[in-house]
Amino acid sequence: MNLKLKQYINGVWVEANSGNTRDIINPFNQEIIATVPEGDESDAKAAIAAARAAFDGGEWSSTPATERGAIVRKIAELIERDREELARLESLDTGKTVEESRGDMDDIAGVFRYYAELADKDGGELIDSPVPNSISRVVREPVGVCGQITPWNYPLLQASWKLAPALATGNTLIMKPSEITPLTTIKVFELMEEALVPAGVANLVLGSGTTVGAELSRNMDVDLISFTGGIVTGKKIMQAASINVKKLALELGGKNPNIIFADADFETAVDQALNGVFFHAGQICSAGTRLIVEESIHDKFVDALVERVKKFKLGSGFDEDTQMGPLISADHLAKVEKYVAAGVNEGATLAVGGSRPEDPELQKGFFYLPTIFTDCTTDMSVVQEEAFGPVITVEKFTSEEEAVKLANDSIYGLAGGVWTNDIVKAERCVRKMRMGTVWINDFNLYFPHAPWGGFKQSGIGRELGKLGIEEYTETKHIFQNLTPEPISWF
Ligand SMILES: NC(=O)c1ccc[n+]([C@@H]2O[C@H](COP(=O)([O-])OP(=O)(O)OC[C@H]3O[C@@H](n4cnc5c(N)ncnc54)[C@H](O)[C@@H]3O)[C@@H](O)[C@H]2O)c1
Ligand SMILES: C[N+](C)(C)CC=O
Repeated sequence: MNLKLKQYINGVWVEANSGNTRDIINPFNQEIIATVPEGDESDAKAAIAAARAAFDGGEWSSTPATERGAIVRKIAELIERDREELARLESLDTGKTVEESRGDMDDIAGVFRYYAELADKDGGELIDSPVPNSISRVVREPVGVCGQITPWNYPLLQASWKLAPALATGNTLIMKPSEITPLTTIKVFELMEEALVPAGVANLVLGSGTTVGAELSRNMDVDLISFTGGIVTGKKIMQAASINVKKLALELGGKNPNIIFADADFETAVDQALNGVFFHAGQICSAGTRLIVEESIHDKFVDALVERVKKFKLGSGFDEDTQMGPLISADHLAKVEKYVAAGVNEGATLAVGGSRPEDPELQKGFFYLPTIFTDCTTDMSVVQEEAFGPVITVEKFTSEEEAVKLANDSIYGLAGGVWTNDIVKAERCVRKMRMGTVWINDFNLYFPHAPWGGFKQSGIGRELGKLGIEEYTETKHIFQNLTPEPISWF
């Protein structure tokens, strides 16, 4: 299989201006699965010009919100129709299990449906004006031309959180998916064309971050940049976006604590602690990689984790019994290896894993064994830095205050969890935890209705929920004097 795919600019499927291409690799066996155009600054500029003209033409932003909502709903229906094809494509591209990709596709269709419903629900607000004989109202209008940049771990899911609200509110956009996982995003642009999104409204440019992404971030004709990815890139984008004071939405990394109290249901906490990290081989922004375990159950808890981890089945995402697929790339595998080596050097104890698997069947893929470090302290880089791989660090605590203090000891503030049967204690903890999402007796759950985003250096703004659509609007106050007359001051 070697799909030949294109970019989508101003309603036309095109090659890159330069004629350059990039091979897309299956991380399970390094086979080429697709060849796509490798766009650069000139392709990005063409797409920005198309999006600018489409926005300034006013046709899309003045289309009744109900009609825009109907188009967004149609996209959801088409995703549901092509669910299996999309799920298989996502698994080929990322290595995640097909079962997981099917779940992603359901979530993605749900996001388009959610924003389709919200499209015509904000009719503005009437203010009780303090000025006699006047009308004061607040309306929300689209921001304009939106640059959207996504990562490789949840390629289409992260794209859907940006595409659906931007379209529903009448913006025009240029999407740049990760250069290593563009396949499902390309496919959804085909579906958006089928759903009759007008030419120029939604544009797709493929290519690297330093060319296409940087152009979107600094271009004066882009009004908003919405980025999901790593903290280092996020800071560069923030700097570039200052050139014309673009609206900015940043969904960055996490180093997420998961606090386990001794009174939690033991088996459930073990099971969910594993799920909270090793799903998609730990390549999840909200993975609960920092386990913070009450001292009285620490040893028993670690033993239970290790026993289960040793039985994990690594393999192809297309095999039904596979629990964990490969990492995304050779570069990323090297990064995880470096991170684990740093943990060993800093004095953490390797309880399990810590290397590539020896299974001959896995040698062509970018596999890494599920890994658990114990004897960890917050000053270690393994506890502070995002590995974005299948690695858990375990810290101990003896009091509730200490647990919360450890949990908050991070530059990140994306997500965190608390496991206990004492609901009052749980409430006390989560109110003190400095994170955008906190779970009590759960982990890694998200749905379209609730906002998602980070405190501290995990980001700016929110996706999903009502806040996720507000990101794509400007607020305008309209004041009308019903009995104008001279003021006679001058
Ligand atoms: N907060 C969230 O919801 C969330 C969700 C998914 C992933 N993430 C984070 O994403 C990261 C992993 O993804 P990644 O490795 O693809 O991140 P990354 O920052 O390397 O790349 C993300 C995107 O940015 C582009 N990019 C790179 N350099 C750029 C530049 N100078 N200007 C503009 N764009 C540029 C890339 O091409 C890619 O499309 C992790 O840190 C993870 O936590 C966060
Ligand atoms: C936001 N989420 C959890 C879907 C993917 C994070 O990497």
